[in-house]
Amino acid sequence: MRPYVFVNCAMSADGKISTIERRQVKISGKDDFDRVDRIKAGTDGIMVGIGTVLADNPSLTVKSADRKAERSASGRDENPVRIVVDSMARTPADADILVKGSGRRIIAVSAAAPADRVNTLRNRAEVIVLGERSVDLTALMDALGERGIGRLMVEGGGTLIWGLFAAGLVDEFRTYIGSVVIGGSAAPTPVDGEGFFRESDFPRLSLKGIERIDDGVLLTWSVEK
Ligand SMILES: NC(=O)c1ccc[n+]([C@@H]2O[C@H](COP(=O)([O-])OP(=O)(O)OC[C@H]3O[C@@H](n4cnc5c(N)ncnc54)[C@H](O)[C@@H]3O)[C@@H](O)[C@H]2O)c1
Ligand SMILES: Nc1nc(=O)c(N)c(NC[C@H](O)[C@H](O)[C@H](O)COP(=O)(O)O)[nH]1
Repeated sequence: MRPYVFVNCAMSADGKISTIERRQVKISGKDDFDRVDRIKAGTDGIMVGIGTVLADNPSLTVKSADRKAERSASGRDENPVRIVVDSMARTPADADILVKGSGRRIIAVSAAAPADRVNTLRNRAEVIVLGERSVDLTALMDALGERGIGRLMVEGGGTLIWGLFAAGLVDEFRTYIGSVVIGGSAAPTPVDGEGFFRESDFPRLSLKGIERIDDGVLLTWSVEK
């Protein structure tokens, strides 16, 4: 069975998730980062695209000692399984996601990924090859389900989130809107990629929650199937 997939991302008041140079910016405040840590601690897996690894070098670890202890006490790893979608196996061998914290890592690559880079990554993570030139996200979800991942959090970026929406794989979409303006017509947004052309293809959402956090607002949408 495929995991329940929820996307969580933070955008500026003008709908950007980073600067035009793809430089990471703090959009969330302290309470929102704590919320992110709480939901991360409650998931089986957490996924990002290679663009996010190269831009932000996230570790995707659970930060709170209490939450890590709680996970360990229930027989789980301190961190959810960390997953990178990386068609050409560009994840650096010293990326924080590979070297920081304990727990499993999965790197999903395509058949076009150079063998030497794939072999290097195999020393640090489970590498799954799916798709010809880009990763087949539907097959990846099936593979994650087979590995026992029931709840999957996706942190971005916009290209990966687009791919997931385009494949009809998103169940829930959570956007935190922070009190900052970033601007730039080419700055990344929560959903980038090619975009949908026909209105009939737009994923339809249903608003499930509105919450004020820090000086911004969290919107929780479910995706109608
Ligand atoms: N504010 C936030 O919440 C937040 C969260 C994460 C990332 N970001 C920002 O997002 C930016 C990075 O986003 P991005 O769009 O460049 O990269 P991304 O993280 O979305 O990764 C995209 C990559 O995923 C891989 N991929 C493989 N198969 C795919 C498929 N079928 N569909 C889609 N992608 C596939 C490709 O190699 C592609 O280049 C950075 O600037 C980062 O700071 C912001
Ligand atoms: N929720 C959220 N608010 C933000 O303001 C912001 N810039 C991100 N960005 C996501 C980023 O790509 C990383 O996922 C996190 O920063 C976690 O990374 P760490 O585990 O702390 O290394 N996410």
